[in-house]
Amino acid sequence: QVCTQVPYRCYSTPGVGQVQVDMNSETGVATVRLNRPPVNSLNLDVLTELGIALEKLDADRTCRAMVLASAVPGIFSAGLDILEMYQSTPERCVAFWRALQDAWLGLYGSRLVTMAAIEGHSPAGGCLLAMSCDYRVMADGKFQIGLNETRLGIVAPFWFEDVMLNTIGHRETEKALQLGAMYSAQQALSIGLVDKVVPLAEVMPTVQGELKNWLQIPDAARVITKTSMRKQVLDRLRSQKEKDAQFFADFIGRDSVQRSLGAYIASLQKRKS
Ligand SMILES: CCCCCCCC/C=C/C=C/CC(=O)SCCNC(=O)CCNC(=O)[C@H](O)C(C)(C)COP(=O)(O)OP(=O)(O)OC[C@H]1O[C@@H](n2cnc3c(N)ncnc32)[C@H](O)[C@@H]1OP(=O)(O)O
Repeated sequence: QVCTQVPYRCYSTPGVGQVQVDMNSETGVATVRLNRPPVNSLNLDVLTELGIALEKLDADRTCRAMVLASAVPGIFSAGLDILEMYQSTPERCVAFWRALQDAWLGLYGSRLVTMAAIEGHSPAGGCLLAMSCDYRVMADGKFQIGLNETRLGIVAPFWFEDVMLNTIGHRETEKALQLGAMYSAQQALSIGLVDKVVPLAEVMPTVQGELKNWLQIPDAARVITKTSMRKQVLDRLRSQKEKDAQFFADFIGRDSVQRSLGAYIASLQKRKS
């Protein structure tokens, strides 16, 4: 049970918020759990909530680290909500994309130590969130992670690509993005997409153990180093946010892209029958 006793502080109402934040003020570690069953797909509301939660944690001087996780068993996040991109309006698409940009800028640019506890599938936008953390621990077994956009007939935006480049290097990114590759945890470990693979029950304890190492480093020195490593990629988006949002809305509105998304949604539904 979360948030029931001191020193925990909740930023969201348990069982209500789609982004649940439990702040342990004794350790300075916040746990942020995505909570949008069935698959934590990221719609406008969730992305807005996530962006606000990240902003609040960054401003909270008692907070030194954040664990990004899921409240939904078997899923980290299924990525962007495809229904936000299918038969939507240009205005909604722009608002949706701005919320994604802001949440990502908050996460990738966070001063906190950020760790992803990947206890389930993590395609596309889910993989972006995980890659944007400082460290990733993934559950072994049937779960998959990767940027699969091309399989939907869409293209990973330049900043998704930049984050992947910074994580696994040019050659692996080129293959991963063209093929829309999805990796098992062991495959992801072998290319450096995740840092550690452990049995499901050990993901959280492993994250907590790793956090101890990171929190031994003085914050100021670590933050200056992190900022220096990530600034170029962050600035590339910051300098063209509106152009990027407009480009997304135009691209997603194309007939050919809408046909591909429609076919992909149908294939997801067909898998179940
Ligand atoms: C030239 C440069 C141009 C650049 C311009 C920009 C281009 C645009 C960029 C867009 C970038 C997008 C990034 C994304 O994140 S796209 C989303 C990609 N996500 C996926 O492909 C995941 C699809 N889902 C799955 O593979 C599975 O659902 C899985 C996550 C493995 C979980 O499987 P399972 O547990 O078996 O659950 P179900 O498949 O039964 O799903 C349950 C219901 O949820 C619906 N669902 C699943 N994923 C999504 C999603 N991402 N969005 C919305 N809805 C989703 C699924 O259809 C089921 O619905 P229902 O119960 O009604 O049938």
